[in-house]
Amino acid sequence: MKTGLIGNEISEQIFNEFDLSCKRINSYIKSLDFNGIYIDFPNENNCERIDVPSENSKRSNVVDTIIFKNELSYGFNSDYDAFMYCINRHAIDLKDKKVLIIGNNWISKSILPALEDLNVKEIYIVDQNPDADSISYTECYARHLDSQIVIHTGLTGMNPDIDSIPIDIHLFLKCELLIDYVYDPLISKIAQDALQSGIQTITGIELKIAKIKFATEKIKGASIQEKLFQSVLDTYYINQLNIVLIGMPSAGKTTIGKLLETKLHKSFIDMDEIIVQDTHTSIPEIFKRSGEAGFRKLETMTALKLSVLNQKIIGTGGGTIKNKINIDLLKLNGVVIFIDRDLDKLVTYDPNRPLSSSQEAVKKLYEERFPIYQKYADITVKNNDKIEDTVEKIICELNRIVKNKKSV
Ligand SMILES: Nc1ncnc2c1ncn2[C@@H]1O[C@H](COP(=O)(O)OP(=O)(O)OP(=O)(O)O)[C@@H](O)[C@H]1O
Ligand SMILES: O=C(O)C1=C[C@@H](O)[C@@H](O)[C@H](O)C1
Ligand SMILES: [Mg+2]
Repeated sequence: MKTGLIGNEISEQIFNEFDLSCKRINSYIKSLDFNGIYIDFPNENNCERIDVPSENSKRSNVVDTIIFKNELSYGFNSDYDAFMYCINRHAIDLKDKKVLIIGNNWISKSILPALEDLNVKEIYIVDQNPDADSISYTECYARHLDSQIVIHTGLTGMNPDIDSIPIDIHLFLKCELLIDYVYDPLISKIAQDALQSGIQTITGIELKIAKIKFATEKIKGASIQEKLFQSVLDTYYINQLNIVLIGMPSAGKTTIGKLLETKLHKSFIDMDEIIVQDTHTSIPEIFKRSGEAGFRKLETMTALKLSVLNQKIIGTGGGTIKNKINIDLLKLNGVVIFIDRDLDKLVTYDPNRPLSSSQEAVKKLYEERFPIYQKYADITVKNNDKIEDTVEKIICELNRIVKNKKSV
């Protein structure tokens, strides 16, 4: 066979329209010399294609991991295992809880048996297109705002549709736990909202890595211990994470950002520089032509553009914190560090820093902004001594944040 198809019947029909006959690849795959396949986005109801489905994949009718032995295919559901694993490693008790699942798809189907096994009290699935198994958003808002556990399984909120999450978690006043399957961005909008409200949150990247752990175990026939799992999770998280530097004009963001580049193996981007590049206009000129309001719009568009990147150190403008949306965007993939330099050390006049026009102007800005910088900071570091010491403090704090992540 020269051409095979992994996909659905619609693709097959369309390929056939173009006179490219595609054989389903299943039988071909069975004849190849490899142990197994992991399917990231499996079809629902795909068990019947497998010779020997596991009990849990039969219960959900979803297979995402297939191994081949003696001409037979064996199917497993690693979403079930990953869900159970994450619930256990956070020592969460779901017994007698009311659960709301957002999205009727292969993930909801896979975790339903797990929720049954954990003896939850009630389960409702809410979906934009409700069917016999799911309810509408109207019904959800009318009757189920008292759900204690919310599980967001939808593909909504994934990059690039970062703002498309269909519910507001703040309305669920009894919510104790959010389980969010979004893994790109690292902390989705719904996860950010939940964390800000003090709701315990399991994020998608942990569930995703757990799923791959179980698939790998099946395919390799070996066991991956908790220690290795935690180290893969930490390494992935720290590698992908952006470091977002906030602070007053001349606090040291650019200098520190550049020093961090080699230490963290991430490249530095300066938001102001991106604005200048994109508009071919200097910042004082933008202020002159469009005022501060015009500049702030460009700044938010730049925050949106940078929010979906990974592995960057982002130096913000001194006033990026003036619009909360900018910080919400930058926190999707980033940890926010406040570079706190004392007022008497800041530059008080610089024609390239339009808001640093005099000692009084800088003092006024400092007093207005200091509490806002503090409020948005995940980490605050003083930058009054040697700048290299500030860099070391940042690295220590980042390590601490990653170590504590298990309790997110
Ligand atoms: N700890 C420090 N010790 C000595 N000089 C410092 C220290 N921190 C910053 N500086 C100096 O302060 C000046 C401003 O730093 P930098 O340009 O990095 O600030 P910034 O926060 O990026 O400013 P802006 O918001 O205007 O872009 C630079 O000359 C830098 O060398
Ligand atoms: O503090 C501010 O509001 C500003 C700081 C600079 O980085 C530039 O973003 C711009 O000059 C505005
Ligand atoms: Mg700078």
